[in-house]
Amino acid sequence: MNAEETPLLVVEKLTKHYDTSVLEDVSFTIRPRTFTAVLGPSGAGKSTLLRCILQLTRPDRGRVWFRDCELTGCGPLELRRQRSQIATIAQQYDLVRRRTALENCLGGRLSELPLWRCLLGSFPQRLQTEALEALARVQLLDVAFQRADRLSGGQKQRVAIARALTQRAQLVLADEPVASLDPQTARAVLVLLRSLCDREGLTVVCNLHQVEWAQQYSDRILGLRDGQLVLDRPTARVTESDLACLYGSERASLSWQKHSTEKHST
Ligand SMILES: Nc1ncnc2c1ncn2[C@@H]1O[C@H](COP(=O)(O)OP(=O)(O)OP(=O)(O)O)[C@@H](O)[C@H]1O
Repeated sequence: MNAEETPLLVVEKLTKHYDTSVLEDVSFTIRPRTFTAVLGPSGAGKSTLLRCILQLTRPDRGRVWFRDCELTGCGPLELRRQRSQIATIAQQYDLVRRRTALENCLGGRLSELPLWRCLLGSFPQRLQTEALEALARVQLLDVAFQRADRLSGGQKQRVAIARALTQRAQLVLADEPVASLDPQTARAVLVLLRSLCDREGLTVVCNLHQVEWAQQYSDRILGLRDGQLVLDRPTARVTESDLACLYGSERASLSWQKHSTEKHST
């Protein structure tokens, strides 16, 4: 088995209950350099899944491995070290609003700096250069010194992607990263994530509500319904009846049909 075939992430029988069952025996593996879309109706457990992978929410049962480390068995220090290789992108722009785009990117490397540098916001020149390069890669060099709260939604999400690059993350967990964006900007963000996956070897797991975009940009689709994994298939092999089963209606499949010839278009 070569390195490409070794899973980057393994999720085994992940289970989480609140008042009711939110995740039930969810198992899958994620290979490097792939873009996986997680689909499912509202409340299906998609966000909980990402939080359980990161151990921000502790699952009741099941195990998660990132590379060769079992995250579910990690203490706080090791978990922090492993999380430094995993970037997150949230729907509601999880940037520090009063910090510049550049400082937000540098935030992705705080874990490797001594406390005094973190407190003073004093970053070594080499890190600043890396962060500026990351901003250039997402075409945001011109706003590097602008505060995050003065950026548009699309720019904020591209800063979050630049932060992932600065962080040198291997895995990006994105929770509906385009839900707050207009369709054109949303596409631009997904195109960017897709291209980073293809060109820079990032691995992306992305919760989405738009099935047609999942088809266009992902290699593989996981479908959650009522906390259960009811679909796990290469995107090209997902059928209308899979989607009707996932959503319990024909609505998603109509949209799927309409976009079936546009895969990966920019
Ligand atoms: N901290 C919590 N305490 C209690 N219930 C919770 C908690 N977090 C999530 N839930 C419940 O778990 C279920 C799944 O929520 P989750 O946010 O994971 O779904 P989702 O698929 O991401 O939904 P959406 O697409 O609307 O964002 C929901 O019924 C939600 O109310």
